[in-house]
Amino acid sequence: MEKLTVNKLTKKYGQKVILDNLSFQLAPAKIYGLLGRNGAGKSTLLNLITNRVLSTSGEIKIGSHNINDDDHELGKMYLMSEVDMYTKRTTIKRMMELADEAYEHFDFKNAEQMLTDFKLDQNEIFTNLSTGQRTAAKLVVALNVNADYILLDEPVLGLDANHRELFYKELIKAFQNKPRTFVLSTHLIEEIQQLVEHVIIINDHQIIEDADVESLLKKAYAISGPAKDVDTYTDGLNVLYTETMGSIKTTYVFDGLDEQRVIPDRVKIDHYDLQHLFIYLTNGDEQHD
Ligand SMILES: Nc1ncnc2c1ncn2[C@@H]1O[C@H](COP(=O)(O)OP(=O)(O)OP(=O)(O)O)[C@@H](O)[C@H]1O
Repeated sequence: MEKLTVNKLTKKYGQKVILDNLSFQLAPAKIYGLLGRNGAGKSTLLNLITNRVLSTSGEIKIGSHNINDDDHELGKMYLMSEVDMYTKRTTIKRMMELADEAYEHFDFKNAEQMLTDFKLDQNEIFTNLSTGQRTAAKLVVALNVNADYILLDEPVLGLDANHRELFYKELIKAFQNKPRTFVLSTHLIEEIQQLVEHVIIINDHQIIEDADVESLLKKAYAISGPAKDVDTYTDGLNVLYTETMGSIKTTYVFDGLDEQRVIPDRVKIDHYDLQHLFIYLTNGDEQHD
């Protein structure tokens, strides 16, 4: 497997800039989270990577090969998207056969087990399924298709809590059995925090974070205590958000804390999670006191 490189990628619809000069890489055998608020351009990006939508400028390569109209390179990627492209006669069985015809070596055995677990019958017609069942059927295809890069756009859309758990377990199993790169574009950040190794966050048409989750969370500190002490301690640090309850202030910092910084007695330091980091990074001025 080779790296996928996105270089200076821009997408405009008419005069409207959707994605502005994005550059990043996807490494082999890694699970990524692609995060962004509604309308940030996540689906557009996944469609661009898989050549379903044409870019305005920039390039996408796997190794040294440009993916543009190169069926061999495009065959290394699979996109499970929100858009359903199946006809009114397509059964789940046929969906799996189509994936096998396009990518070869589809894992029918594991797919059948997953169908049983999701309580789906492979003779059912895809368009007759409920929203959650459609997602489950698409996941059965996506997790058993033979591709190096598996891009999952809204992979838990409509899934109930039990089936989301099942999907997360199946994803880990699929990854362990055959390490490949998965990209999950989802709003359920809390649920994927443990699952994804690296996140790419899009905001205001650009990438604002492209980093391992561990390294991001290392800088996510909630510092609370008497307002004056908290302000003294956090002076000069990158503050994302503050809240005050009575005399207690909590300041959410996204920064390294150097050891020279003396912690006042009544100040408490905790970490906060990826979902909150995402909210504070992408909220603009909406939540600031
Ligand atoms: N074919 C199109 N023509 C014009 N604008 C489009 C088209 N497709 C998408 N857009 C616009 O591009 C922007 C990004 O849409 P996109 O679906 O990529 O966002 P998203 O991050 O996936 O959002 P969500 O989380 O709500 O699914 C939106 O403003 C959308 O209106």
